[in-house]
Order: sequence, then structure tokens, then C-alpha cells
Amino acid sequence: MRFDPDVTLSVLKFLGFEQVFKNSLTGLPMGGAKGGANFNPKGKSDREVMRFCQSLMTELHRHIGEDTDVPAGDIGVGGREISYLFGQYKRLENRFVGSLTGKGLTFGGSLVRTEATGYGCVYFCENMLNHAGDSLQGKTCVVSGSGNVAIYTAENAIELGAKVVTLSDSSGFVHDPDGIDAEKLVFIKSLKEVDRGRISEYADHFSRAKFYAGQRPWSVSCEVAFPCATQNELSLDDAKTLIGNGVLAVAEGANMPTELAGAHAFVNSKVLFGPAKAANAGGVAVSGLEQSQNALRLSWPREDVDTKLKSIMSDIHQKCVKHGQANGYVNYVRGANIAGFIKVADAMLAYGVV
Ligand SMILES: NC(=O)C1=CN([C@@H]2O[C@H](COP(=O)(O)OP(=O)(O)OC[C@H]3O[C@@H](n4cnc5c(N)ncnc54)[C@H](OP(=O)(O)O)[C@@H]3O)[C@@H](O)[C@H]2O)C=CC1
Ligand SMILES: O=C(O)CCC(=O)C(=O)O
Repeated sequence: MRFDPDVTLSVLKFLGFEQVFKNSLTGLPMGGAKGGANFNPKGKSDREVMRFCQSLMTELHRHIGEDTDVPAGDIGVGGREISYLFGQYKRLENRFVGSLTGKGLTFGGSLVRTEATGYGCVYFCENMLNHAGDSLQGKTCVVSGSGNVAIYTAENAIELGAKVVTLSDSSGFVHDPDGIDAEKLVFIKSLKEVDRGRISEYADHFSRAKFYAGQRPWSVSCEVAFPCATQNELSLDDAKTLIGNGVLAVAEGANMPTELAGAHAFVNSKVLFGPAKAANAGGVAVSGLEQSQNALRLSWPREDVDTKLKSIMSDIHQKCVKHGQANGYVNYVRGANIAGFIKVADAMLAYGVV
């Protein structure tokens, strides 16, 4: 297969290569892979979810471990599922080790892991804007999704002075022209993380907000876009709409949310475009830090983990600039692909694989 640094091939993602490149970009000693299950948790009780997780781990436990493969959460898998999976692992193996990440704080989890992907995505975006002599302060931001990544992307963007005006789920999006502030985010966390409700309820609660059923938020005018819901949620037409509305930066919180033609449109229009493997690497980075803490039998303070996350995102940004800068524009897709590839290729050559 030919390696083209300007193209993120979905077949590579299928093979887990996207994750391999992402994990290598973090600078932490980790390989990478992807896996999943076709169990739909929507409408299932906690007990049903628990039994599914236990059954899965009954087969999986012999293949994973703290020094082999360390699974973590992703779309549809959060703290509840990781806890059930870890409980079953411990029951079967009779060992308390860091064989999964995203664990609860009372049994080996890391502070800031819950927030890490969203926070990291915002740190990466701030790095892109700072490099271009700008910042998130005062920028209008459109965020898609209202799951783990979207909520903490919104939280950190608000913290850095941006105005977040949308969130979404699979049924549509809400637009709040006044901005979703920290207080409104408390409502969303409770709605989504505790009650497992629908984003439309936000518009029932805050009268100036409007719900758009069956639509995605890309028609809302903004300076920064954070696609944080799911794959292929931002098409070429959506990209053209965002460019037409003057978007300056797009940072992918979700995995491969922008269709290939849309990504090309952003790069061709010189929009600062942070691809997932760089922009959302904060999640796996703090999973790596959770493994470090587990191995040391230590729990680092929140500020320490957040500082490390910030520094890892800044380092990834630097690697992208090093390999992607030309004629006054940083092509972050190119930069991330080359930086990720070099580390993996160098390791393979050193191992004597070829
Ligand atoms: N969690 C993490 O640490 C990391 C996650 N990612 C990626 O980020 C993205 C989001 O993950 P995460 O926040 O953890 O997942 P969650 O399950 O917590 O949230 C997913 C969000 O996306 C929405 N969604 C799902 N399917 C669709 C769809 N077909 N159309 C529109 N909206 C949809 C969901 O809505 P609904 O509730 O209606 O289903 C929900 O709001 C994924 O691409 C994931 O792979 C990447 C790196 C790390
Ligand atoms: O926490 C992890 O190890 C995985 C994060 C993740 O799902 C991703 O990077 O796509």
C-alpha cells in the first residue's frame, strides 16, 4: 500500500492504524488498536448493560493485561461500562492491575481522564490559533455531540473565553444564541450523564434556545467548529457552508468526523484543520498516564495530570508544525500523518521487522 501523507485512508482506520499513529503522536510508549461490539445499549437497563459487559469480559480477559492490550472507553462506552468490565476482569483474574483505563476514581482511575479528550482537543485548537497569532478568546464555537468528548470540549472552550452556541445528539441539535455557559453545562451533564436524556430537552429548559430535529449544527455561523459526535458527520457541503461562513479553525474531537472531501476543502481553503489523530489524542494520552499511575501505585493530583495533558497536546502540535508547515500555512493532516508514520516506521526498522 502506498503511503500518502495528505490522505487519511479509512482502510488504515479499519486496521487500527489511525489509533497506532495517534498513540505514537502522544510520545508515550503505547501501541494502538481498535475494537468494538454490535450491542446497542440504547433502551437497555443498567442490569442488561452489566450482563453484556460481564459476558464480553469472560471471553476477553485472557487476551488483555497491563503489559499486553489495555482496552479503554470510546463512543457508547463510558465509566459505567468500564466499571462493569473491570469488575469482571478482577473477578476472573483475581488481580488488581491497570488492565483497563477510564476506571472510577475510587479503583485506580486517573483524575482528568473523563475530561481529557475534550480538554485536549481545545488545547490543540488553542495551539493552532496561537501559532497563527490568534486565540479562542471571544470566538463563537459550534460543537456537535453531547457525549463525553463534546461536553468537555464545550467546558474547556468556555473556560478559555469562547462562546459555545450548539450541542447535538443523534436526534438533532440545539442552538443557544446566548451561549452555553458553565451553569447551563451543569444541566447538560445531568441530562446526559445521569438521566441519559435527549438534547432537545435543553430547548425545553432554556427558552431562547431552539431545537432543530434531524439536523447537524454546521449551518450555524461560527469561527471555530468542533465535530465531537461521530464519524462522517461533516460532509463536503457542510465544510463549504462553514468556509462560506468564515470558519477559522476546525478541531476534530470525534474520530474521523470529516469526510475526506470535506477535509480537503478545509486544507485547500487554508482553514486551520486539526485531524482527529492529533486533536483528540488527549484521551489516549491520559489513559497512558492512568497506566503509569497504576504501575506506580500512585494517584497524581488533578493539576499535575492537566499540566501533563497540556504539554502533550502542545508537543503534538509542534510535531505537526515541524512536518506540515509550508508557505506560511500548517497542513496539520500532513504533519500528523508524517510525524505518526516516522515514529512507527523507525520502531519497526529497529525491531528488525522488515
Ligand atoms: N471518549 C473518548 O475518550 C474518545 C472518543 N473519541 C471519539 O469521539 C467521538 C465521541 O465519543 P464519545 O463522546 O466518547 O461518545 P459518547 O457515546 O459519549 O457520545 C457520542 C455522541 O455522539 C452522538 N451520536 C452518535 N451517533 C450519532 C449519529 N449517527 N449522528 C449524530 N450524532 C450521533 C450521540 O448521540 P446519542 O446520545 O443520541 O447517541 C452522543 O451525543 C467518537 O467518534 C469517538 O470515537 C476519540 C477519542 C477519545
Ligand atoms: O483512552 C483510550 O485509550 C482510547 C481513546 C480513544 O477511544 C481514541 O483515541 O479513539
